[in-house]
Amino acid sequence: MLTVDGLSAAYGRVTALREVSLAVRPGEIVAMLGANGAGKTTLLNAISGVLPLSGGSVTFDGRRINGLKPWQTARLGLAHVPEGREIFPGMTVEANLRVVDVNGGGPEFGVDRVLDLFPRLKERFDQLAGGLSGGEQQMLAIGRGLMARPRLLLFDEPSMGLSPLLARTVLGAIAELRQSGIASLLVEQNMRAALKVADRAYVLRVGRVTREGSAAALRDADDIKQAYLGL
Ligand SMILES: Nc1ncnc2c1ncn2[C@@H]1O[C@H](COP(=O)(O)OP(=O)(O)OP(=O)(O)O)[C@@H](O)[C@H]1O
Repeated sequence: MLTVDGLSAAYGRVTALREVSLAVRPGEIVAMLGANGAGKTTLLNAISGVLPLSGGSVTFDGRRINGLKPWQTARLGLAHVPEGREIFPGMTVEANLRVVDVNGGGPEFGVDRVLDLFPRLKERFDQLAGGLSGGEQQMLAIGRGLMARPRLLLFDEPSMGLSPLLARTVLGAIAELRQSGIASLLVEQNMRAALKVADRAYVLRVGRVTREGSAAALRDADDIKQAYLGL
């Protein structure tokens, strides 16, 4: 459903991504793994239209989407849950969810379903989003993404800054979404956690894809274990 082909992106004269290619098939969770500064955020921004490409193409359901703006890709069913979470701190949890007025054509995701997925948000429903803990804000950001009825979700480091328990809750919720037929591209520094929920994964190193395979194969690969999993 998503095909990225030879994508390059730059900040001025500094190239951040070099000819990155990847695919996400319907209903799949694909992880893009890489250290700090590898280019993961840049990749998601280039796919969702936040950042222009300097080369290559992005195709979503057979349609070329590079050059479209983020609000246009959202309408096509591509929701981006950014690293900074970008919730509205001065609005309640409820208002943050209800303000979303996009239909990406994916499964219907009303407020009730978001609260079923993240019961913690039910307890905070009338509170200002700015007062939520980091984990709760992450849940809210994901909930907002879901309200746009996406068919593909782009997650930027959803486990970042969370306790191991909350990180498991959030990644577990992402795994649950697969059952609704929603595909995910999951950018993570936390390889161990990401490889538990992903079907397939790629490794990004200094702007290039250096490895790809099934999550199970990457988990068992000696080079990955040594370089990234600390085994
Ligand atoms: N606005 C910017 N201007 C210039 N260079 C940038 C900018 N944003 C990112 N970069 C550079 O592009 C490269 C990729 O950054 P990016 O944020 O995509 O990496 P990342 O893998 O998401 O890392 P992190 O985990 O720290 O978010 C880095 O070398 C970074 O310094």
